Amino acid sequence: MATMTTQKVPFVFIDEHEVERLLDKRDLLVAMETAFGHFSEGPSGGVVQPVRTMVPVQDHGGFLASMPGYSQKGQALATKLVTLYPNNGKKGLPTHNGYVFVFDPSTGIIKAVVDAESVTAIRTAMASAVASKHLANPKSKVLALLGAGVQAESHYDALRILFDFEQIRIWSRGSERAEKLARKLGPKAKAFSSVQETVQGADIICTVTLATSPVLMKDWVKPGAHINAVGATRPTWQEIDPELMRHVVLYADTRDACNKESGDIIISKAQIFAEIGEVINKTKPAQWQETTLFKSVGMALEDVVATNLVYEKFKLEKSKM
Ligand SMILES: NC(=O)C1=CN([C@@H]2O[C@H](COP(=O)(O)OP(=O)(O)OC[C@H]3O[C@@H](n4cnc5c(N)ncnc54)[C@H](O)[C@@H]3O)[C@@H](O)[C@H]2O)C=CC1
Ligand SMILES: O=C(O)C1=NCCCC1
Repeated sequence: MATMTTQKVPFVFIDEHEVERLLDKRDLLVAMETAFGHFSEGPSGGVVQPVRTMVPVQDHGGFLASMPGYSQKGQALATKLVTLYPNNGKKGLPTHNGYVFVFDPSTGIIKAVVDAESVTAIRTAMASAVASKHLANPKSKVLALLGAGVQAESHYDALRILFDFEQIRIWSRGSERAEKLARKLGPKAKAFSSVQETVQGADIICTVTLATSPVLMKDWVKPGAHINAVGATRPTWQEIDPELMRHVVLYADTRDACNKESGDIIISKAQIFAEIGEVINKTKPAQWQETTLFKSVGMALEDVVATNLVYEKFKLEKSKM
């Protein structure tokens, strides 16, 4: 065996509480906006992110996703392994589980293993916040959340950084969960029993469900509203009425992944107008006065950016000890 000249430093483990403490949401908003711009720049942006591999675990109704990504400009390299088991909800277990493995891009040596549940919750909502910043009316007052799970709460937390909401309306398939979340979010939040009532007149609508058929219908949406469509990340799953998909100005996190994975896009045959990164780069307009929809299926780059911030903050704190 060849002799090593230097000792390999052991990686650190960062759990969900540490992620929540270390990850500054405003820093993440800025870093993610920059990264989306780099992604949509093409090769000069220095982002390497293949469309993820999804392994179906058919007999248990689950999926294992492998999501590697590299940002040359951000000098950040990571890969997330995450499972999606929709039936876990009924067993009282989290529906998304996994870890992000963070590497030193200059040596390829692993630096950290970071809880993926918390990272996924925060970074997905922040991606929707970046989209809403560009595509929603800046004076948006009414937020509608369809779904009352992890992403519903993190979307409220992220969007409230940018918007001064007067009402937060929540619908969930079992009304108990919506009522519980409404109590947690405070006096401006209210649970509703029908989707139509929840979204009527809403300025920003987030679909954050595990639905596999449409829950949000075209005629219920106010003209000029902005929709963040976050669930339905498999080619046969839908959350959005196909007529609504064809009616909106459609933006995506990534064209390639959405055209491969989003049932809402594949089934409706709706055409993506722009990636959110193209709006940030000003190569495509933000048509925020129209009814807009941001389709996100999730990008490895979001995990790369978020875990890089977490690790840098962790290192800074350690250096001061
Ligand atoms: N685009 C992205 O980057 C990401 C998307 N997701 C997706 O976002 C969605 C929400 O995720 P979480 O909040 O973490 O899940 P969760 O399990 O915490 O909450 C799911 C919510 O959907 C509701 N629901 C379950 N089955 C339903 C059905 N058939 N119809 C209507 N509602 C139903 C549940 O009652 C609950 O309110 C999921 O589809 C998830 O896969 C999750 C992570 C990243
Ligand atoms: O981007 C992610 O992370 C996920 N997207 C779809 C569902 C599994 C997690």
